[in-house]
Amino acid sequence: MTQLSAAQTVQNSPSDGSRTLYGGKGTRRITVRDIALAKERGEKWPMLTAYDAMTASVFDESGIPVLLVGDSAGNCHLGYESTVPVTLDEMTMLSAAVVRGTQRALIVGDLPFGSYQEGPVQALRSATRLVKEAGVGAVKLEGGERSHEQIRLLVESGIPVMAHIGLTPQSVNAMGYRVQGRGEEAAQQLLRDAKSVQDAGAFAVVLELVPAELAAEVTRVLHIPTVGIGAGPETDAQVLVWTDMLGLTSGRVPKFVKKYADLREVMGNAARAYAEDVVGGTFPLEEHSVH
Ligand SMILES: Nc1nc(=O)c2c([nH]1)NC[C@@H]1CN(c3ccc(C(=O)N[C@@H](CCC(=O)O)C(=O)O)cc3)CN21
Ligand SMILES: CC(C)C(=O)C(=O)O
Ligand SMILES: [Mg+2]
Repeated sequence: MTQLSAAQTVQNSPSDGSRTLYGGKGTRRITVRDIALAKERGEKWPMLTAYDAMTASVFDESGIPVLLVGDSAGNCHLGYESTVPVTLDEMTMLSAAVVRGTQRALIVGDLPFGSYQEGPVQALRSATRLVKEAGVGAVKLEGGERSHEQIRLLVESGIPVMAHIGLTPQSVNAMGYRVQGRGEEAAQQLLRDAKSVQDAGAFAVVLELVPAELAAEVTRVLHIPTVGIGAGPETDAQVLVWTDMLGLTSGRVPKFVKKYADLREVMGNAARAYAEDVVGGTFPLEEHSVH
């Protein structure tokens, strides 16, 4: 399928036992250690969301090294207005499906609103469900300094944590969907949040909807990888919501999205063609029939 260049083939077997995240060989699950080593090599990597086994298998076979079972499933997959109503039961069910559909990608399960805000013990109880019942390799939660103790207990307990700062959509009722970190004071707060999650032991941090210059500075200052969404080109990794980048999301998509296909058009055309065949009697034909 994919033709690897000589340089990539060499990169595939670095002497430290790590491997190229994208374009690497083998089906061993990517680990958080592989991700730490990618930053040392200066390798950028892609992340996508996934909410079901079928979609996840397509991205896994395409070599996407990290898949996020995002609570964006709320608005993208389950028909809610936002991520706020999503429950831990729902995230556990969707995460288990994504794990079943994949062999190589590291699966990160999003902790939904209300499943970790009470404190570290609640966070550990919730994260443990995603690890034991769904089989995720890591969890993600929102918040910088305010989530420091939660991250610390999870990491001490052996659960890798991806942090998420900047725009934190679970707080939409308090902050709206606005750019974060604009102005000196807000920029300093974002830097404090970034250092706080790193100190707590997070293996990576999502920077959502922050000015590109600030995201670049955070990326230089931290030793853990930054994963940008609407955060410019200089973060170590990028993440997009899969239904946005493939043109399936109905209605408005954020301006930081690049649309790589128009599946809404493709699927709509196919559904209409099928309907016309049925109504017009041109499906099924003899070749689709049994006798
Ligand atoms: N479909 C989808 N895509 C996402 O990227 C996404 C979700 N859903 N749900 C969870 C969060 C919420 N996110 C959002 C939601 C709205 C904006 C938004 O309206 N942004 C404005 C910019 C606002 C400003 O300039 O302050 C935009 O036009 O992009 C951005 C990110 C990102 N995540
Ligand atoms: C946008 C990403 C980072 C996310 O948290 C989600 O998809 O839920
Ligand atoms: Mg999320």
